[in-house]
Amino acid sequence: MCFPRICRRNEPQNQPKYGDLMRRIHVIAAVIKNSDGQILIAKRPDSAHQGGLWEFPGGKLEPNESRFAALRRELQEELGIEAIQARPLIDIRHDYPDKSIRLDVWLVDRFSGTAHGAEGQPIRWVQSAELNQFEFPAANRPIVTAAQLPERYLITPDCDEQTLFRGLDQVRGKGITLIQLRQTQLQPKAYDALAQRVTQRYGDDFKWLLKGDVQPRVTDCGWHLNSAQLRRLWQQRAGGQKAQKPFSGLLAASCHNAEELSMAIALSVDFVTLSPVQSTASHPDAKPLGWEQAEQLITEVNLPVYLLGGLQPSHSARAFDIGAQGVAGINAFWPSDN
Ligand SMILES: Nc1nc2c([nH]c(=O)n2[C@@H]2O[C@H](COP(=O)(O)OP(=O)(O)OP(=O)(O)O)[C@@H](O)[C@H]2O)c(=O)[nH]1
Ligand SMILES: [Mg+2]
Repeated sequence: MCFPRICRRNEPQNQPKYGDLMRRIHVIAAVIKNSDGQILIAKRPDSAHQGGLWEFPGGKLEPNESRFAALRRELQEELGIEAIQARPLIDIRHDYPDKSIRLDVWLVDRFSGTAHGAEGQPIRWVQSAELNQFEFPAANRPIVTAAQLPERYLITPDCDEQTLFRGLDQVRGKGITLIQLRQTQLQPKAYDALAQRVTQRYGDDFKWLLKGDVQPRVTDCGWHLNSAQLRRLWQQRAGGQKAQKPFSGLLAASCHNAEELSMAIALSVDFVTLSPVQSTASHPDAKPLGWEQAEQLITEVNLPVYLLGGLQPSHSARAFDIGAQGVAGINAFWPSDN
């Protein structure tokens, strides 16, 4: 049997972080993945809080209960399964008008038993892309995104096209599914033409995010904003405080501090990179955040966060422990012999 790592966050964890008047209720919830990659969702009873909506199974932590013990108990009670392997996926804080919750969501990828609605609730196994067709409580938007995103985000190094294709051929089918096409040496026209060729060749293998001053002209690609573009769009947004997403596809932003993270939230981006966590050869003058500050910043945002800067795949476990979606990088994932 595999036990999860102990998380570094200090217990007890029901302490409100934002000075709430209402006590923040600590809820453990599970994104359960089966061997076909499907995810389990359940319908909340009509009479419950947020009744009639779909949810990720789980419930409130009991006094003095560890997070993993609570996860196991809830999955046993609600679905009749035993969680065998789990790790933190995303940790969010949400204020409903009538209650404040901390939704501490874990990814369960090994379990025993056959899940059934042990409390009479309807359950369904769905593909991650289908999650958007179901209605969840308002707090769940970042959870759905986190469930759909992988734990690694590859950023391509500047290189010629032949080298790029050779590297992509090598990482294909090896756990990389999300890629930012970064080619800083190319002018916009040449970059767009390359993006067309790359997506034609690898469209089904990877989800692409493109860089640029304007939203991608290549269909089905996401848009990754650098911090200057993030600021510009934030300044241009109409309607003051109201969140307005400036692009309907997958939208990401590069953030380096609390201010940029708050702009990303205001623009309703889907995920962010936070950098540099450690010193990195690609940005030698940037002062690293360090792990503690990265953790503090992640705790304040309800978004999937990829940590970036001087990291390796082996940093994933530490990234999960501080609430990150995973690790992003150029050198971390690009084949070294390419
Ligand atoms: N389990 C779960 N709760 C969620 C989700 N999203 C969300 O806002 N919540 C809220 O988190 C709280 C969790 O409550 P729960 O009703 O599952 O708690 P529980 O299993 O311990 O049941 P209980 O109400 O009988 O004590 C509710 O206020 C619920 O509205 C979700 O995806 N899963
Ligand atoms: Mg429950």
